[in-house]
Amino acid sequence: MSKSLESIRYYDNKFEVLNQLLLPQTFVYEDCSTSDLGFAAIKSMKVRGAPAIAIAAALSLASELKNLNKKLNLVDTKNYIFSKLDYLCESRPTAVNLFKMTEDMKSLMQKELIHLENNITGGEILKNLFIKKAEELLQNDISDNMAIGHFGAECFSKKEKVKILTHCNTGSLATAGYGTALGIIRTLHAQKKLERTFACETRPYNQGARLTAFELVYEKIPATLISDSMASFLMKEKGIDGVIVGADRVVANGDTANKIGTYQLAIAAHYHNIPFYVAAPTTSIDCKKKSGKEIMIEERPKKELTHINNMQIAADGIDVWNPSFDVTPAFLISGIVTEIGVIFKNEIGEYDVADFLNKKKKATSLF
Ligand SMILES: CSC[C@@H](O)[C@@H](O)C(=O)COP(=O)(O)O
Repeated sequence: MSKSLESIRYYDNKFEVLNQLLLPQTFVYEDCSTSDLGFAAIKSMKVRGAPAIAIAAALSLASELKNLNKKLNLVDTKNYIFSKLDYLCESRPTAVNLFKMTEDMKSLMQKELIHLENNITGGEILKNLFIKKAEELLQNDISDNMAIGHFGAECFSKKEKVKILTHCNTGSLATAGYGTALGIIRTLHAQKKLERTFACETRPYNQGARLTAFELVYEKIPATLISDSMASFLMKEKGIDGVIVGADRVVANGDTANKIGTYQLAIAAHYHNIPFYVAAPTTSIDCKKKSGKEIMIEERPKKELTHINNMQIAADGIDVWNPSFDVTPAFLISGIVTEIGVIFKNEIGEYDVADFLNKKKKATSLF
């Protein structure tokens, strides 16, 4: 298998992101070694995709801490890390991974604070702990994605060859590597079960045409690009076996926020009786929210819709609505593929995501 693309590169004292705004024409890594650079890269979508956003935020702060030329005491270190994390959380609101990473880091720091109270090097220890945990996120995300690939491919075990439709970009570029929905497609291809994948261009930001198409060509995976408006006709004409998408936030009842356009694909899949899977690491699950109604949907600048590559394509003066995500109701979802297994509906036809996670928690010592 060829080495997959890297959206994130982390060295000893340096952190870089691949500027995805310039893809596919230009392949350039840019320095992201401070929380200010991390914030800007996430907000402008140089780095994007729910898992990659959280990892980029954590590693930009880790690099900043590594390069800090002053030693802070314990409380000042904790305050520094907390305020930078809060700041990074202001960058984009919908993907829960960033908020969960922040919460996990804060609770870890808070716990350590008690043990380190009387330690004169406590500040350094706390700082190094944050750096270590941020570095672990990279490795964990790759192994989670490979497990998602395995469980997702199993959903198609009864089929000899499959044609899969996907949306947005959920591959190496949206994660630490391998990808979620695209990871399943990658696994199916490795198992020689993939006949072809179809990728929606994903207007208005074109993650499908610019990024997924780029990854699929790079990996030599048989693939065809379609415009979003072709999806229903494709389902009718081409015998699609499954739709697999990623997630920015899966809530307790299974409702799922993902890239705008996902909801209409789920409706069309339901109409054509095609299984519709969401691939999401548990870092994208938010059981604090009961239903999709509680999810905040990011609205992006008008210009993403009216312009392509700085060239105006819409009439001057037109009003624009540009929500970046939509919410697919759980009843349209056939299964939520995580790194610890696939979540299906219970006996009464509803999702209970929290119950699934609790049972897994009890059955394993994974988390
Ligand atoms: C593994 S990435 C999952 C989702 O984050 C992805 O499907 C998506 O919606 C990305 O949106 P983006 O606006 O490009 O960050």
